[in-house]
Amino acid sequence: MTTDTFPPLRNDLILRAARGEATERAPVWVMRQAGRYLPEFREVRKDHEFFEVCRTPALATKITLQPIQRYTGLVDASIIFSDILVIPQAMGMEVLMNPGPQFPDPLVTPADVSKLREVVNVQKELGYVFDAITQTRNELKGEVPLIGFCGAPWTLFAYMIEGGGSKTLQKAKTWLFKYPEESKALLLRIADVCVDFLVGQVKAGAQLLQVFDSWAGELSPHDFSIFSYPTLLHISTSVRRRLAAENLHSTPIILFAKGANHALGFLAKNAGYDVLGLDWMIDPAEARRVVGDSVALQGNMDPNVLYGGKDAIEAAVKRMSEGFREGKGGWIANLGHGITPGVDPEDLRWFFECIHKYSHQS
Ligand SMILES: Cc1c2[nH]c(c1CCC(=O)O)Cc1[nH]c(c(CCC(=O)O)c1C)Cc1[nH]c(c(CCC(=O)O)c1C)Cc1[nH]c(c(C)c1CCC(=O)O)C2
Repeated sequence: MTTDTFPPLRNDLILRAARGEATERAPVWVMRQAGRYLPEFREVRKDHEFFEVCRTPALATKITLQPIQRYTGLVDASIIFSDILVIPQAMGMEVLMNPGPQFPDPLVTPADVSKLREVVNVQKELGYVFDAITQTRNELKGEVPLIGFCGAPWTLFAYMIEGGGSKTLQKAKTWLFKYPEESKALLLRIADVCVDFLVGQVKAGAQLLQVFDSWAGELSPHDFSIFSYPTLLHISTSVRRRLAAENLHSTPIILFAKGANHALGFLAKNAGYDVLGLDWMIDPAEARRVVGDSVALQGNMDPNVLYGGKDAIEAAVKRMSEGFREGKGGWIANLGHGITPGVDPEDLRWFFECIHKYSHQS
């Protein structure tokens, strides 16, 4: 084990829950917790483009810390401010954000893969994320752990081919079904970059990792097992092997495969992740029954409950807490997807307070 030089950690609740311990209360954070619902975030964004913020460690650090400062003592993890689309950029693609992601030159046919960098030097291309992580770890002063992340290969592949968001993923699916071998090869190429990127984030100071497969639910169970699952397994095994080989702490890894609840039992047994993130389409107690006590669970309140007012939030948190506490195993409280821009920050505060109140282990 390496001993690092960062300030000592004062709140390890999320690390214990991720390792499967039933904690005295559930640790809580929310996806996109540093985002547009915060006036202090919008203030920084007035003067800086989205990817400029990602590429400037001082700005990324400042924004990562915003929810930690606003909700001191209520939130149990920070997540580095960045985006899943920095990997396509590192592979040589141009990505704009206006206001959603847009690729001026997406991959149209497999011949376009030759436009990607053959060898991706992650340190060179994404060293700014590593610098932001190191700076954030220092400025957190051990208050809460710092989460690093990447997009899953299938979700990134879909963006690289669609050229942005899409309702049907028709272009990405054309690739899967017309060029399955070329698709698998590209998916594995992306996965290798993910591995380097995640290992680099741990070296830089990330204490937990999350892989976002936001579009997993667009695939049938069969296609998920053919096109996404092998890359997710490749990432978990390779990251763990590399961390062990380099004598680094074995960091818990969270997989958020949105919409792939059909695969929960299989993923719990086989995918090699410590925590499975859940969207809100599955009942907490049912999810716990399906996975047994082999993994911790994270989630899963519908983010739109935050628009329902304090009573609705309290009732949903109480119900969710009872569900997750039915079985054994760790639980990290979160939303079932990212918080959206219209939420009143005081309603998020209330969500955190309700988690503190209702998630106690009896
Ligand atoms: C699919 C995806 C993306 N990015 C991400 C995903 C996976 C999670 C998910 O499914 O939501 C992940 C992401 N994006 C961002 C983070 C930072 C950490 C966090 O607070 O969670 C993380 C973890 C910042 C961001 N990434 C983005 C913003 C808002 C952009 C802005 O400031 O104008 C933030 C705070 C932009 C972004 N980035 C992306 C989209 C589709 C958009 C635009 C639409 C939207 O805002 O939801 C791609």
